[in-house]
Amino acid sequence: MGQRGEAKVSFVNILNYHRELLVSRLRSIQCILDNLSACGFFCEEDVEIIQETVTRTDQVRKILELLQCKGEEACEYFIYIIYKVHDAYIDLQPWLKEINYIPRNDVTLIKVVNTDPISRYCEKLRHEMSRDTCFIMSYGQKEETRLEELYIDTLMELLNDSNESLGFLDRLDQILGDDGVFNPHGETIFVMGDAGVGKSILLQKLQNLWCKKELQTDATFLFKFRCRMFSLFKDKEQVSLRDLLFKYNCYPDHDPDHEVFDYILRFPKKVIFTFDGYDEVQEDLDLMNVPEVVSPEDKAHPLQLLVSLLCGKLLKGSQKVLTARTGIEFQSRVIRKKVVLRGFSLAHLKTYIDLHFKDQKHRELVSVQLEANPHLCGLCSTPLFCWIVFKCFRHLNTMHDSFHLPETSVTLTDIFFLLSEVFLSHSASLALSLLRKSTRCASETFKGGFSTLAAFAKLALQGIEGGSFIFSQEEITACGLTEEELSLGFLRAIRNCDDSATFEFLHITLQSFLAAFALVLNEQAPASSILKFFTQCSRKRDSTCLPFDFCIGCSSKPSEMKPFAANEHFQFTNLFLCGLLAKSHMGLMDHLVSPKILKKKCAILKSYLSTSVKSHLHGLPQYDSDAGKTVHVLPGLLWILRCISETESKEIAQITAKGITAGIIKLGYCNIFSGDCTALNFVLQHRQKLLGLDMDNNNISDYGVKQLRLSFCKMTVVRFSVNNLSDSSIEVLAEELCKHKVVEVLGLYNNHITDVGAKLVAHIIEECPKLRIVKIGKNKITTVGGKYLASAIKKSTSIFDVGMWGNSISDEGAEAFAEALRQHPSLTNLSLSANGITSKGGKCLAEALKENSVLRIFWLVQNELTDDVAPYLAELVRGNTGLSHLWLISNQFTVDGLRQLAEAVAHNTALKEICVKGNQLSEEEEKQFAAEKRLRFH
Ligand SMILES: Nc1ncnc2c1ncn2[C@@H]1O[C@H](COP(=O)(O)OP(=O)(O)OP(=O)(O)O)[C@@H](O)[C@H]1O
Repeated sequence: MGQRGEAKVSFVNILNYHRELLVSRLRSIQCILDNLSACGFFCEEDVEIIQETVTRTDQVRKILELLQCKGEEACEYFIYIIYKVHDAYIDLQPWLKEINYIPRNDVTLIKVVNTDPISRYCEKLRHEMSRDTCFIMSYGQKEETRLEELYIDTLMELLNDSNESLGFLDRLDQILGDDGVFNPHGETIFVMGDAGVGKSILLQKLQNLWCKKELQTDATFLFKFRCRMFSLFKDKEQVSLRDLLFKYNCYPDHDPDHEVFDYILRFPKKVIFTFDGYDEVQEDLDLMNVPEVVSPEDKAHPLQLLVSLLCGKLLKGSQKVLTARTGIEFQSRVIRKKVVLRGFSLAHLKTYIDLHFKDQKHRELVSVQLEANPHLCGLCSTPLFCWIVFKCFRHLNTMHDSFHLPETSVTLTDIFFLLSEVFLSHSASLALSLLRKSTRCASETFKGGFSTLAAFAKLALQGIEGGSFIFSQEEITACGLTEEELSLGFLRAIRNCDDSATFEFLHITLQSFLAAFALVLNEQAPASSILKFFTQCSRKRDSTCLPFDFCIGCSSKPSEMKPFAANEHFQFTNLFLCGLLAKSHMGLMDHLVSPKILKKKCAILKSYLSTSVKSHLHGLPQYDSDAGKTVHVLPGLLWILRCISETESKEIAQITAKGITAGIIKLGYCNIFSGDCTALNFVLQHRQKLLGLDMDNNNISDYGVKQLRLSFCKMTVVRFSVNNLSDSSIEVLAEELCKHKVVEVLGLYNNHITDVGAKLVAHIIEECPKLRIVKIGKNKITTVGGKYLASAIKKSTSIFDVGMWGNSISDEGAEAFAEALRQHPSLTNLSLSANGITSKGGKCLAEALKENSVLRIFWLVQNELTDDVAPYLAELVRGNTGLSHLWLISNQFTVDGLRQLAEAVAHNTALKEICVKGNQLSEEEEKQFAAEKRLRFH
């Protein structure tokens, strides 16, 4: 057909032949009529005749009849309209394929205008969303930044069902793709991350890409929602799905037959939903037992609609991207894949500096200052904090020639102090005095802006207490805030669908900071009321950790409140309270609060924290592990550690360090980021005894390791597996561990260590006489690194367990390990699995092992061993008395090779099993071997 067709095709005949199909599938009749009449194929009368016909099918019949009378050209143009307005005639696209339609040149010269409601709605949605998503929020409402000027992809890690890493995404649009899908039946892509790590911005970018048609998807519609709006409805309020979609996005124009909604119902796969901030839903949806809505026509409470959409009961097949703070659980059976945002890497930080500072002088200054301060770098790995620091730097550097980023231990409170200082200095009265570049005096700024600060603090506290994060103009005025103060930057306006003005704090962490400020500033309430949110947190967490109710002056009636599903805003308020009452801020706070009251509040806080930490440590679960008595730290304690560090109180740090009675603390899967390592280091520095630290599966990154530098002198166990570490971390470890030589266990599995890092680990093995266990699997170590490690292991007389799984040391590396194994005195467990070892390397290993009676467990899983190596392994098996387990799963042995091994096993009673599953055997052959009970297949 079409221009390449040989014989002349009759379009009249085609329409005639496929008449019934067209009658049943053609919709969007108006668009057909508009185009046929615009091009003169139909006259006004034709259109009237068709419009007078009542049913859609009759209308189509009429159109086809008329077209056939008008002849070939009209029929061809009709098909061309269906071809051009693809979305509106989606049902007929397979038919076009079936008839092999390719438009001829002549017809393509005739214009087709898309007047279809679906396409028009799609355009409208794209247009409105593009307007809403092209700027990043900024302080000072006049100062906005374009998303594309400042957005960079951050670290996006894929997790499996059990929260184990599946690697990182390279680009944002992969988020909708198949990478990392562990549940193909689930439809919700769950994006997690800490406060300020960039979840909302990620969705904003996704929406913006969709608007610009730059997202790899064929979705016709994208609807965006903020989860917290679902909680704003009254209990009895009910809406329809149609209203929910259109009211909170935009309504279709000229759609008398509701074709848009009809299309959404018929093609849910063409719809993407983004739901931001599931943690902000003020109800526990799992517990709420929300009745599911199954019919799209039913009205229901918006929360019911939300749950039904997420679970696929409504619009099954639509794609959903849901974000939430880390730690928030969501029904795993509906999750398709999980992505956790890990913030900025060092490379991201460099790019972000370049984007942020146009001026080369500033770029260099910031880079140098950050490099000198790993803790600040750690905080800046959270994009929100990074943005605040950079904004403040730019502002204060312009105002005051000599402004530098804080040099020593900068805390989160310091960052929010800076931000508040910048906001307050925007105030007209203050700005006047600061117009001339002058020496910076933060206390003057705070004193000058005291009433403004107090009013914002009051508003923030009211919000935190009442579980409300959106403020009306009336509430703002009631706190004494003026129009001018509103534009300082603390608050930003939210566009409501009814165009009423409401506001929210720039970020909820800022609200927490200001709420903490209010607690400190309030001289009327009993001093003990500063602890009210600590009590909230412990109530939520665990009733056994509640020995402190007695000291709370005024109860905030938690049962009447509806806290967010997460209570992080309370935790942040507590954290900032500790920061504001820290010694380093006393000088400033003394200008704002009566020193007597301040002193009293400090004493109450310290007393609370020391009692709290004791009680927490006392209640922690302890168990005996291979490495000694281990205590498993709970997330609640992590927040206390953060608070202690923020108070900078050595006294409480000492109490904490002393209170850890176990030899090892386990902080696995606690979502620890680099900034937390400062808190840990602060406490651990006060510990006298040795201690093991198991922090596997967190996100401490290189900055975190640098922060822990002073604590390595007492660390017997260093477990930092799955923590995004590069060689620069290993440099710090090598320096410190080799200096103090107390380390016994080194876990570095699944990081980004290359041969450079492997050489440093080899150095640690050589230098640390107590080192027994080294796990360095799943890194980027090649033959070169493998040789360094093997040579170090050869010299060590303490090493006992080495895990090298998932590197690529290949045969040459295996040969080096063979040399190390020959007569090794201590190594009992070695994994060289998944290292690209062929039979050549296998032979060397088998030969060397003949001279070793110490190695008990040997892993050679997922290599490329063939039957060639079988005789050597068989000989080894016959003669070796030490080996108890040999793992040969997923190699390339056939029946012949395995038979030799099976016969050898029969001669060795010490060898408990050889596991050979996943080699080249048929099921039948596997069964036969298994029956003989010589080899294991599971
Ligand atoms: N990928 C990014 N590129 C550039 N800037 C970013 C990025 N991600 C976050 N930011 C900066 O950090 C700020 C906070 O990010 P965002 O609001 O998306 O965090 P969040 O994870 O949604 O936080 P919360 O859980 O508290 O809502 C943004 O306004 C922006 O200034």
